[in-house]
Amino acid sequence: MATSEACGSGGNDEGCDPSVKYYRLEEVAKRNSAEETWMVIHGRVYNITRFLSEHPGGEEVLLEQAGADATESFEDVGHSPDAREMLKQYYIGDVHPSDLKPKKGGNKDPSKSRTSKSCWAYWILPIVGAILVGFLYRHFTADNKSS
Ligand code: HEM
Repeated sequence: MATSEACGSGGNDEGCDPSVKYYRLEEVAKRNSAEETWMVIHGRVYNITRFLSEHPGGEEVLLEQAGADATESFEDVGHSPDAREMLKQYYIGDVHPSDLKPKKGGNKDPSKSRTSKSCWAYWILPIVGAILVGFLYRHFTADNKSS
């Protein structure tokens, strides 16, 4: 019965809105029949059970996407602004941020900065080395001149 979750329970409070219900993708996936049809579009969860028979594009296409993320199919059709407006009446909540995270590429940034750090190391080491060699060279040539 408990289908929605508090956002914080996923261990990630980032972008959480206490007034929004969050659903895990596994919960959405269970609603994949004509008796109960949920789908995700742009990270939002819609209960479209009562819309199935009203859909101008037919019931079949909706059932094919039932319980899944239908963002791509929805966009591929090029739905009108009216169709987008209709979505609001079936909105029941958002996908839990923990389920969205890998898609957003949240893990990419740290690895990016790690890569750029190692780039710096590649730059700095040869420069410091060259400066040291220069000093040593001057030191030895100065010694030779004085003796
Ligand atoms: C709950 C989400 C959806 C709503 C509210 C919705 C609404 C509509 C509406 C109002 C139309 C009439 C044309 C327009 O105004 O754009 C339409 C057509 C159509 N929809 Fe959806 N739709 C939804 C999801 C989907 C999905 C997931 C598919 C995936 C395949 C789909 C496929 C189609 C097709 C094939 C047409 C017919 C287009 C045509 O004949 O030109 N729809 N839909």
